[in-house]
Amino acid sequence: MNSTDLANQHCVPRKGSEHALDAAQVRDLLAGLPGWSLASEGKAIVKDFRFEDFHRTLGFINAVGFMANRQDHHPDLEAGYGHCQVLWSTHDVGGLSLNDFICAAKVEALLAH
Ligand SMILES: C[C@H](O)[C@H](O)[C@H]1CNC2=NC(N)=NC(=O)C2=N1
Repeated sequence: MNSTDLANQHCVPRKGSEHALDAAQVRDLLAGLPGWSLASEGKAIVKDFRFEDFHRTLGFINAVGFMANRQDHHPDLEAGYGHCQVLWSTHDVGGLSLNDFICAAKVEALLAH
């Protein structure tokens, strides 16, 4: 599934390890999301986004937060003056679910020109 198809999906509640993606599914989904990589022993995906200044960084954080609340799926964020690291993992699954990839693609869509 490419990034646009992913971004057009909506998160649904996924609870329980039966919703965890296997390694091959993760590899295929990651291939469509440039700059994203595995973290936390394969239980999360992460990307660090760079911005010119704090205002732009904060604008990005607010946009990601708004989207995350709409999807009821929430990232770990770590930010500084000109960057924000976004990490997705599904706590209710104990690893990666499709929700993490949908939200990663939605973050990319936020930044598309
Ligand atoms: C009830 C609600 O849907 C759940 O608690 C959601 C909220 N946001 C979430 N966000 C993330 N990243 N993982 C979850 O398992 C999760 N669960």
